Amino acid sequence: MAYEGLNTQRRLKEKNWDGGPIFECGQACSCDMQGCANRVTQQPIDVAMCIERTTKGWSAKACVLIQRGQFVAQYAGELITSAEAATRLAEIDAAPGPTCHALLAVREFLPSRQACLRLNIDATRIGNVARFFNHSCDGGNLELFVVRAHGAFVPHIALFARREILPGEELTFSYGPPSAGQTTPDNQTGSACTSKSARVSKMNLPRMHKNPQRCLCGTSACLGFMPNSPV
Ligand SMILES: C[S@@+](CC[C@H](N)C(=O)[O-])C[C@H]1O[C@@H](n2cnc3c(N)ncnc32)[C@H](O)[C@@H]1O
Repeated sequence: MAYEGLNTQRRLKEKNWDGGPIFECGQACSCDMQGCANRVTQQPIDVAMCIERTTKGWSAKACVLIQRGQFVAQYAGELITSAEAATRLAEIDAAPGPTCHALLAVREFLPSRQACLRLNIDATRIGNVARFFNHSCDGGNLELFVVRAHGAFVPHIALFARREILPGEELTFSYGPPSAGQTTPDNQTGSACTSKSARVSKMNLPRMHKNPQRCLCGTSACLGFMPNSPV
């Protein structure tokens, strides 16, 4: 019998997302990848996108209409420890000139505000099209979810459309609040972390990053600096 997961696309269509994780079928289920409707984020990317040069470096744009609630892409990259993330950011800080990296730190908090998970995914050298999704202070048009596939030891990160996205629109999401910086455990997962009520926070620049980076999202909500830059 397939694992009973949540219907993510319906949740998003109903604007009923709460930062909680998505549960999908996985290797511990008897269903198969092609036939199971509860493996949305494990399917290949099915949205045509193009990559263009902008003031923010490279940016990804939709080439087709994307429906609200539609799965767009996993955030693929190297899964690294927080210590390795700190080392890599220190190297970026030390490098001369403008810096650009794609290290995403995602944290999950229980309703008690206790942190239960931290994932560091570095797409700077190895990744997929999601590494071209830039930050937008207004929340962007994509929403990030932690996905737990039944039987998988490590969750993965998936991005869905928060609203209908027109062809030509840049694909963006919020990298996190500008000053988030709580200390969280490194890959410390426990049974409580699988709670459906856990909440996600994310940031592209973990707190050890020293150089403030100007935000060029250009929205009316722009805060001037990228999330977690120590301004
Ligand atoms: C995940 S990558 C996105 C793709 C990136 N633009 C590139 O050329 O590879 C994150 C990096 O893009 C840049 N970036 C993303 N959003 C930005 C924004 N709103 N303003 C300025 N730079 C941004 C920053 O250099 C950040 O470290």
